Amino acid sequence: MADNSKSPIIEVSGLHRSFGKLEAVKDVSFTVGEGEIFGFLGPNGAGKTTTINILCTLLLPTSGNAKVNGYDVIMQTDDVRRSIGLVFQEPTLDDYLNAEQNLRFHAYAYGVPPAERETRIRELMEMVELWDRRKDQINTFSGGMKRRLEIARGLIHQPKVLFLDEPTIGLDPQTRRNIWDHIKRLQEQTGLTIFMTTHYMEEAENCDRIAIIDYGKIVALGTPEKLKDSVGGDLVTIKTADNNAAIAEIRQQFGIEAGLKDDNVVFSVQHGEQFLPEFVRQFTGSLLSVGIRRPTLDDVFLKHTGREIRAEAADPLAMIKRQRRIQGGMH
Ligand SMILES: Nc1ncnc2c1ncn2[C@@H]1O[C@H](COP(=O)(O)OP(=O)(O)OP(=O)(O)O)[C@@H](O)[C@H]1O
Repeated sequence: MADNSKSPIIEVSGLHRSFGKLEAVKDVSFTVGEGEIFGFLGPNGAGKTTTINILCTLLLPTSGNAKVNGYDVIMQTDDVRRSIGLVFQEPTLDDYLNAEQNLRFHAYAYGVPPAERETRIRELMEMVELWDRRKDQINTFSGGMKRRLEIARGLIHQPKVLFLDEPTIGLDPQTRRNIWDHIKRLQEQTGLTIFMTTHYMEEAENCDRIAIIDYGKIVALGTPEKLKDSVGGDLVTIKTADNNAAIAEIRQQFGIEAGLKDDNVVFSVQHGEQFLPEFVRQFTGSLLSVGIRRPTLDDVFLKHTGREIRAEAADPLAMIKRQRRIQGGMH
């Protein structure tokens, strides 16, 4: 967890970035405390990669400013780069080198002192459980192993902040959980600050705090628990013979505004487990089914944007567009 007594390790204020007429990032401001896992959550095209690229000095903002580890991302790029590790969405390992050589190459590039180089390579490879595979060529590695090695590589120069752009994209659920175990352990053992982007709601739950971003703007920011609490209690879903009559009765009897979703009546209440038995006793209409659940981050996204993130995350057109941009390189 973040140590609030220290000044933030990432400070972003009024950040804008346009590509021609398109405003990819609009007036984004936030801070990240040292040791935090901070997540940027949003659908494809929301502006997550653009923000991360600005913070990593790979892209200039159109306006606004940002500091990482106290250094300005426009004026002090070398200092920022020395302070950060970066794991991109797409693998950037050298397929023809073995695992250990990939790390060693990076250590040379970052000027890691020779006396420390081999110890660090071993420690990091042990941490991501790849020491036994150190002599194997990368093209024999699974997607999850490559991602773990990239995380180790991003840490070889002992950065203060590790940036992970969609660290588990394209991996199966079990491998995703495994990557998360490593990220959590890393935070616990080293106190490293981690800034990550994701469009997976269930992954964002692992972050200490998240910013939900949509169309370039932060629409909500807080701990996953606080954000879910802000939805307004537990979500009750009922099916009745006459939904409109049910909505009217719920308003009159309980003072609750219910709505219709997929032919169900839905409403939120505090302490749903206490409310529900009382509701079933008093309700005069005919109930066909009753369900209750705690809000999820999907509900938070829905509340703030009026849309669901899942459908968009899986939008094939958005995926194709993103792929084209990656292939086209960065500007
Ligand atoms: N180099 C570029 N040139 C033109 N438009 C761009 C460029 N990079 C990003 N964009 C546009 O800016 C918007 C934000 O893109 P960005 O990659 O930051 O989103 P994202 O949230 O990271 O989504 P994804 O995970 O799909 O990359 C999108 O509409 C995208 O098409």
